[in-house]
Amino acid sequence: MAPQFSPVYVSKAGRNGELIPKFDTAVLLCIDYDPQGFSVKLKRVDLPGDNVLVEFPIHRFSECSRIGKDCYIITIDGESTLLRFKDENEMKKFHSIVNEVKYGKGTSVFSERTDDSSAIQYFQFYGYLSQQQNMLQDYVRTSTYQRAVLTNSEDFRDKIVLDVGAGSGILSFFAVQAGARRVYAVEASSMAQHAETLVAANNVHDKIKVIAGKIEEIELPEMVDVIISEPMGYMLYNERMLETYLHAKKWLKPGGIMFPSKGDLHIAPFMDDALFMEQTSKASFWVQTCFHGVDLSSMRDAATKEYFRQPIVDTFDMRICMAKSIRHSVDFTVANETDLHKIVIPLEFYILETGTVHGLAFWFDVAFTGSSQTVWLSTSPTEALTHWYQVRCLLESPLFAKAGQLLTGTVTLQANQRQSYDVTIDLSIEGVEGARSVNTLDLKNPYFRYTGQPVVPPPGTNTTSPSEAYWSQLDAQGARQVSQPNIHPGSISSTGRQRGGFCQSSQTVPGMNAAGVITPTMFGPATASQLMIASSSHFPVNNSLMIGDYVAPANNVLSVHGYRQ
Ligand SMILES: C[S@@+](CC[C@H](N)C(=O)[O-])C[C@H]1O[C@@H](n2cnc3c(N)ncnc32)[C@H](O)[C@@H]1O
Repeated sequence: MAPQFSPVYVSKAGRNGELIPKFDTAVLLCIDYDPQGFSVKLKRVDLPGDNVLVEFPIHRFSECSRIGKDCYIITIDGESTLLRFKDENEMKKFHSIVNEVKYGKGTSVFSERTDDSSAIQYFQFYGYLSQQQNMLQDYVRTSTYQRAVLTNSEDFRDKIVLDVGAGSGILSFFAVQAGARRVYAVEASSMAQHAETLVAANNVHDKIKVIAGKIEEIELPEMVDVIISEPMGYMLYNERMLETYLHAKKWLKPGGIMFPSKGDLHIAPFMDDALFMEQTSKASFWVQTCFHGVDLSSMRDAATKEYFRQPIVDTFDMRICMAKSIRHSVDFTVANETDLHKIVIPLEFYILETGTVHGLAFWFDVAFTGSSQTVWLSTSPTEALTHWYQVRCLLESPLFAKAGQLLTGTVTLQANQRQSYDVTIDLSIEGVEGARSVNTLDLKNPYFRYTGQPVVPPPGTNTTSPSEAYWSQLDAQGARQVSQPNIHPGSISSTGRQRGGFCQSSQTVPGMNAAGVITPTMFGPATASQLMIASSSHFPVNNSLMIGDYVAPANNVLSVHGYRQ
């Protein structure tokens, strides 16, 4: 039976691309299949029978494309027709019929939600042994998975297991070590072939069946007792693989187990002047009015926006957090993949320390709830570092907050077709008029800032003299004979710099408006090079520990792109 659609609005494109309504009302869209594809018939809604207003064919080489949320454009002999559907679902239904004709394949939940170019790049990335190695070598990650499986071996013994996105097949091997009867290792990238080789070389081909393909498109011969996967991206949600993990539940027997079983995203406001200055200083390149004779200054705002759209991936000292983190949990046993299309997280932080809120810090934990034990894998800044690091989203205009105030707002994660999210942070200081700051960031394009250097505690955390503590420690070790305490009242620090500190005053501080909103332009006339020096003194650069795929030097700091580093 041909699919049914609600009436559609039809326009044709004029010579300059302007849209001209073709009919004065919405019309019926009917589909008639033919050997080459199908034909679209547009009919009047109010007349019965075969009153066809327009008819055009769609075949393999038709020029057509979806536009926005609910439109579709078809160009035949240079004339373009735009169909506006009732909603996104109806447009997608039409799109999948067209795709079937054009590409000879049915569409899947995965292809519906993913741009082809994104999927190609994504599976190419995971097709490299070096990228699988990078994950395997994350000792905290791999060992925690193995421990979670082996300490709950009764959940695996004689069971049928599905490994979602098996990669090298490592989790399938763990399931077999725990006594699984059979494991279906599903992998969409070319890594499936290597997994097959590893399975054969380890003599477990009677237990592990590698299936090449996407979870959303493959068939399994039976239902499974356990689903295991490692679908977490930066900030938990990047890559949108959690949706694939939840989609796989269509193969799970009632009462079956999900490993991991739940995920907690932690969010906390943070203060980090050095990071803020560093991002601001990068954009300061564009203030130049005579760069090789060209005035660049009209680009300054656009450049600032671009830098502040990048989430920062690195690690930090937990003491930069100005309030206890808020936890947003997803129970993988009950959540539906569509729950992750738009995630709105309400925020309410009780500020513990007066200072500047430069943005929100994110990290996540997942729990493996087994019959014997619950095992946690944590990416918290207080725990051993993993290849997920932590993620920070900056505000372009920071907020000044005092201890005891409430910082409220939301984080909205809006899924996009690039297997990632647009992240909007919207923060306000309760009770302070105008103290609101909003920023939208592109999680697909993070700035990888980790250098391998030890984490520096935030300034102002020493409550005793570190210099004295250092010498006392040496004294205690007997390394030095002391007759006089080394105190020289009135001396200045050897760097000659004044110590920064928190502004405890209730009055407005320089660089901040009355509402407590701080803007980059309020930093006064510091030049790009001054800002660069300021930031680089806090942030060691060009560290040789940084490795990754696409490496591009940016403003004296290495920047790396990728799904996982
Ligand atoms: C983070 S890696 C984990 C690999 C392996 N499970 C491990 O723990 O080392 C995720 C893997 O899932 C695969 N993948 C992602 N989406 C998939 C999908 N929709 N269907 C099948 N495999 C997928 C990727 O190609 C990648 O190899």
